[in-house]
Amino acid sequence: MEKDKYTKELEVAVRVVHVACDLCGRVQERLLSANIDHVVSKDDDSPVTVADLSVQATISWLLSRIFGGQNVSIVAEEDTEIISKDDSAGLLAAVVDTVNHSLASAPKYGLQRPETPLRTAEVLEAISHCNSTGGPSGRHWVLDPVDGTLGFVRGDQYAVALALVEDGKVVFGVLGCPNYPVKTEWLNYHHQHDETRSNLSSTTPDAWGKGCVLYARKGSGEAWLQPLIAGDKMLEWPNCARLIQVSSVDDPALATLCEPVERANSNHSFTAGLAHSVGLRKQPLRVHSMVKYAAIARGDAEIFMKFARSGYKEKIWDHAAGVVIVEEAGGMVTDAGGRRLDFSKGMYLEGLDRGIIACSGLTLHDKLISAVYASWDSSNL
Ligand SMILES: Nc1ncnc2c1ncn2[C@@H]1O[C@H](COP(=O)(O)OS(=O)(=O)O)[C@@H](OP(=O)(O)O)[C@H]1O
Ligand SMILES: [Mg+2]
Repeated sequence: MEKDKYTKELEVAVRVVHVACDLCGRVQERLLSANIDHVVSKDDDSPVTVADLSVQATISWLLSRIFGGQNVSIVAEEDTEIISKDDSAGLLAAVVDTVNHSLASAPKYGLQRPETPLRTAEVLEAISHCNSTGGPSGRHWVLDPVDGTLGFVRGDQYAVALALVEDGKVVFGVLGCPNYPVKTEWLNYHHQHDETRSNLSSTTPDAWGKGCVLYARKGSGEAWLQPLIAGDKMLEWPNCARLIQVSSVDDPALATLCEPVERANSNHSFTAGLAHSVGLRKQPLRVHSMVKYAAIARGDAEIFMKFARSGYKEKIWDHAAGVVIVEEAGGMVTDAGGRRLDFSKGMYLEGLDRGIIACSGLTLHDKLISAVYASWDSSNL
């Protein structure tokens, strides 16, 4: 790969993810402190908030402004259906307000703000511009505006995930993790309390640090972490970025497994069986969102497994950014058959074999793949 390819795209992606993290932090604080709802259920019963829609509109608008709307194809999680309903006027107004507030702060992140605030129709257009379905050719931005919305509304972990896919391959990924501190004490805290942290407002910001943005370019062999910026500071590129690497632990007895919080999203008893059979002894760490990929890339955990119920189709925006960051930090991510994930088939990870296994290294990965083969037939999955 040419060394300078995607340099501008990556820098812009990191900057817009910083904008989005700031937006999410403000909305989450409001949500927790004032108990403002504006959390609605989509048809599949998953929650959507002002933050999901506002981040999608903001990132879509910024990318279109910078690269030209006709050049920007975006595959993203949200659409305008939920805010086009008659009883959603309050939600829509809150989204327009949040987007404009956020875009007004774009210069702090080295980006241009609009000359005048966006009108409602422009915000709706920015959201629905993200209606691409991706595919095997061309350049597609892949966005999960708030991944782990459940974690977000619980005051817990969530991520803003943006990746660029070209001709079916992820060429870089950016993961904003606003509640995942730059230092790793958070994991110890989590173990001590054994339960997901339930209310951010009950902890001081100092105790948690400020969150971070991770990014990696495919083939570079490097994955980077930047702190979020605090207060009135400007985002100076590359903002004290430091290299991160996966853990060197390959003894299963010392390894930590990360998995989804909700058993509806991943079969906990199956993954517990796999973990036990390869010799894992530590309590699994249950974390919302792609912060699980961040934990592997940073060396805070060694294994991430997700085995969704049969029939559930994984979406590319839930994995694209995390996979490239883990791989460039030295780890590996495959399906349960040991094959790399395929981002070339549209919005779903078509052909995914049973589940996803991300590891810090080959030894643990081989053991888990063998364990899947040994136990699948009796798993009832
Ligand atoms: N039934 C089912 N099975 C598997 N996966 C599902 C399912 N339903 C939803 N999703 C997708 O999972 C995303 C959340 O994954 P998490 O790992 O964060 O789950 S958890 O909250 O920790 O349980 C979640 O992402 P967000 O919608 O962005 O939060 C969904 O894309
Ligand atoms: Mg998601």
